[in-house]
Amino acid sequence: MNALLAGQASLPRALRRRHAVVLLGTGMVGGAFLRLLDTPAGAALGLVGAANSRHQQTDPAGLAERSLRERLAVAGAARDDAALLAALDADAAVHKVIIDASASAVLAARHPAWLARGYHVVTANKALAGGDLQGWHALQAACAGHARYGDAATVGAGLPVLSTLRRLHACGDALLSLEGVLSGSLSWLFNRYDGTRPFSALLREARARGYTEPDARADLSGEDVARKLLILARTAGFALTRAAVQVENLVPEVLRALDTGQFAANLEALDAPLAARHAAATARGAVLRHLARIDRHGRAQVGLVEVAATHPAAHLRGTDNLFALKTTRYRAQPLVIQGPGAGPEITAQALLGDVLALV
Ligand SMILES: NC(=O)C1=CN([C@@H]2O[C@H](COP(=O)(O)OP(=O)(O)OC[C@H]3O[C@@H](n4cnc5c(N)ncnc54)[C@H](OP(=O)(O)O)[C@@H]3O)[C@@H](O)[C@H]2O)C=CC1
Ligand SMILES: N[C@@H](CC=O)C(=O)O
Repeated sequence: MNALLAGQASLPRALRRRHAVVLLGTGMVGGAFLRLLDTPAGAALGLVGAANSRHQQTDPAGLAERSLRERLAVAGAARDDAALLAALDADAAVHKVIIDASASAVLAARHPAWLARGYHVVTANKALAGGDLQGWHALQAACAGHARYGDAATVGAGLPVLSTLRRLHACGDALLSLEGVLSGSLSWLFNRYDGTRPFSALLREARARGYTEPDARADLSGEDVARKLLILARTAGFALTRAAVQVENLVPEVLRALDTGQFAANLEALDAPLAARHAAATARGAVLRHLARIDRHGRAQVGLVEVAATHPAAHLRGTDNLFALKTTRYRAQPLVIQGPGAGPEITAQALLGDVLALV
């Protein structure tokens, strides 16, 4: 192996493999990313390490196994970032990339240090950019160096919304308001929920499809949407904090303190309150949609809203997200971005796209 690596290092830059990759998280999104590596688009990437929360693998033969994800679930070396970074260091690829497909705030807090050491970071994990402002500023400082931060998967699961906001911001086109549906799982749930099937049954299906967060309370509490709204607002130049966002929590008190397993076993506690909200909306000729809003003063809200059948959010399908941006130059008519906003495959594709965009 060392001879092989040394051989590659001695090749001219143009002939060297371009991307060496470490994957953190082999769940719904990480698993889909591993499958993408077996496609022609993923073939340019060399996986040199992979980890879940307990185990990791850096041995090339093990990494090549199709059952890598299943094997890591039961076996592997103990988790140790240093060994994963060493595997990246040992590779002669042009770009050394850490992909964070976890929801771990502990891992997210390490992104600035990894960037400062020259590793590119590509992430589906919103915990840093959507966390406290101090973390956001640390990230911006680390991004001023050579290493790049790929965050397309963090909002809209890869829809071109952050890239659009960045272009507008760079052109001096200020955000006046943003309104939309920022959660793929809540979009799917409320697009489907017509009172005939219990909400809890739909929620179980949404988790099985890979739309929800690892703990679906992160979606239902509005916190995952709040993180996305913070990322959008900060990208548009607002120094917004979580405390400034009004967030409606749809998780009944009785479910809030349970551990993840107990929560999953007691989802039926969601049914009666949401059935009542649905019946009240229907009686008024409206539908329920989960909306997020921010105005030019940075006033921000997230929650479940009754909208008329004519509202654009009433026409969404599947996991559609909707972003209606009003800016100084898109003022009369908003700039609208719409499309599927959750799911392992599209999210993994957003990660791959960010890796391949490294030049
Ligand atoms: N699902 C979607 O549609 C989208 C998801 N995302 C984001 O993608 C991320 C992953 O979501 P999803 O795949 O659904 O979640 P899963 O729960 O299915 O997977 C999370 C993975 O992260 C691993 N993990 C946790 N902590 C660590 C750690 N310290 N080191 C290495 N791995 C760790 C878990 O390990 P273990 O298996 O041991 O628990 C698991 O393999 C989340 O941040 C989510 O917000 C973003 C856009 C869309
Ligand atoms: N749980 C999230 C997944 C993507 O970030 C959502 O429902 O939108």
